[in-house]
Amino acid sequence: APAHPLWPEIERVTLEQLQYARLGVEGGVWQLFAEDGEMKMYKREEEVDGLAVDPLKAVHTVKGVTGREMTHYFFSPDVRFEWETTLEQMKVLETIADDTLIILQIHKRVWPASQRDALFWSHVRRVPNDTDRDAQDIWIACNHSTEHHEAPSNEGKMVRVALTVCLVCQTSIEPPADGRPVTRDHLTCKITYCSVVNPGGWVPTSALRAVYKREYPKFLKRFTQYVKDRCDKQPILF
Ligand SMILES: CC(C)(C)c1cc(CCc2ccccn2)cc(-c2ccc(S(=O)(=O)CCO)cc2)c1
Repeated sequence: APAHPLWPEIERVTLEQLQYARLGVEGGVWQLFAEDGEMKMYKREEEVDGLAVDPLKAVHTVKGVTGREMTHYFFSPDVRFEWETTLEQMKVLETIADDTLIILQIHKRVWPASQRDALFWSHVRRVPNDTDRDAQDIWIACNHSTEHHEAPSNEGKMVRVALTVCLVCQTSIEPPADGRPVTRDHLTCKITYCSVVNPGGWVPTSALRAVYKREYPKFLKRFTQYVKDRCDKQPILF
């Protein structure tokens, strides 16, 4: 593993997020707040210092792509502006490895909140499937807030959100009966997207919850459709 001071934290948080995502939405603590076809979005209403920091968990099933492809496009900074509509600026501050970056994102201002930025490490990895031998490996992309000397402290201009986000994908292949080659029609990708975002400065709780309700379903639908379109007619990346 690369010798970088953040590496132990990256390893720990990524594996913790994998377990958290795999817990599913049992236990009755998760409230279903949005549904669209295969996509189901759940939240828990929690406040930290009077700020709504509602953990979010979304599950979705997408045909025709693999978990490697889904997490690759989520991780890749080069394509982020193509699906992340709330972005104004983005800078890769450090490339720790080809699967690990430190990114500064400045988001568009969303009324009535003040403008926000996010500084986080971003990591993507394949996790061998230790339970089910003939299943595909699991892929996880994880974003977690961090510090960095190159990130401006904003001197009160901008509010910094604190986030932990993961996208966990499990691919399954329905092999064609007659031994013909596997095509995208035989692929199904089961996605779990988890996010906990502390909005930083104060935002009216009702306004923030309205933003969650509006933005998150839009984001996941747009992102997964983007990946399907990108992968269509391309060779499959397992
Ligand atoms: C709404 C709230 C949850 C507080 C929120 C506010 C803002 C700051 C900008 C913003 C957006 C929308 C509304 C208000 N402010 C950003 C984010 C956010 C950032 C990053 C990611 S990601 O999954 O890492 C994909 C890469 O961008 C997801 C969500 C969330």
